[in-house]
Amino acid sequence: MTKQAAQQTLAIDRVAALPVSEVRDYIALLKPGVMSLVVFTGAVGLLIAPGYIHPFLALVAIACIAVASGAAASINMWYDRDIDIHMKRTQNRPIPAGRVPADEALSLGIALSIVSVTVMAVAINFAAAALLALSIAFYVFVYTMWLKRSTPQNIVIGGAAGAFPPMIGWASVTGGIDINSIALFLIIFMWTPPHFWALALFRCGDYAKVGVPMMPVVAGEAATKKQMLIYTVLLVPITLVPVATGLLGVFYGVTAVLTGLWFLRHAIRVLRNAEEKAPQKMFGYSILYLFVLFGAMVADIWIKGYLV
Ligand code: HEM
Ligand SMILES: CC(C)=CCC/C(C)=C/CC/C(C)=C/COP(=O)(O)OP(=O)(O)O
Repeated sequence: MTKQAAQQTLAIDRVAALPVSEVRDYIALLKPGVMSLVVFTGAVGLLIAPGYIHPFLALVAIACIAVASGAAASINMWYDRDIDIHMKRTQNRPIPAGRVPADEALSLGIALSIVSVTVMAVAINFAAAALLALSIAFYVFVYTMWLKRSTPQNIVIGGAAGAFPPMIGWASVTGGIDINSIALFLIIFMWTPPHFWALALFRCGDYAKVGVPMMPVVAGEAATKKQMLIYTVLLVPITLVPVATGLLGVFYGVTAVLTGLWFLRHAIRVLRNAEEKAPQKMFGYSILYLFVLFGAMVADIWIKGYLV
């Protein structure tokens, strides 16, 4: 960090103590948009896992995933306040905009982390609590504090944090891990690079400005687009693993192939520079894709249950 940037960071810490923070600022710290998909994939892991969990405990487990995701996001916002203030997309966040004091975001993140992991351990089981703690630690320490500012592979490795929620939901029911929950993990793991690099392609300038070595900044646009295509090609067969294991059936299989081919089409259009807004469109589709894919998993199980 330059001396000027460091002074600006100190200034945020001081100025932030002045204005009255509103509830919506604290909600923004939890990155509710990202949380919605994290909760959705976690809930799907819980719903399709074999076994029984009392509906109240299911809600408790899902709430713990939501709170942990928000906790990790709040600590991420605290740590990244020095760079967020310089990026257009992030400069209006509660800390850089001076609406929430930085140390409050840190305290909130730590408190929510402890609460979510403890409740998961006491009310659900040890495996789910351990995976929850691991995903918080991965996002905060491995991704945010270590890899994000040091390697263009940051989101490939660090992205594992966001891939844990369905495994956590699954473990809440079964108390363990198996090939199907690993498949759910791998789906999100392979999805993350095309999801994020699509955004990084049109936000490249922002990251370059603050010295974050995102792939398009370091390797260039063409190399990033090739890698996005590779991950998308790998993703489609992985989405079919739950069909191969017999967990899911035809409805999910057909949905996975069709939505996967459409994702591939986006990746090819991005690679070929088919239109200026191709990366924006691929980023938007990536989110819809994951919602539909995981939604189809639950629908498949319901359809099977109805037919039997
Ligand atoms: C290291 C991995 C990831 C990175 C670096 C990343 C990065 C981002 C960024 C920068 C945005 C734009 C947010 C904004 O406009 O301020 C975004 C949006 C989004 N991401 Fe990701 N993401 C990752 C993984 C995930 C995962 C695992 C999920 C959920 C399963 C997810 C769900 C979403 C959703 C739903 C949005 C749109 C909502 C929003 O903009 O707030 N992301 N992501
Ligand atoms: C259960 C649990 C703890 C889940 C949380 C894991 C999770 C949602 C990880 C996703 C990672 C993510 C949204 C990174 C955003 O990148 P960034 O922080 O670099 O983005 P920014 O530039 O917008 O700050």
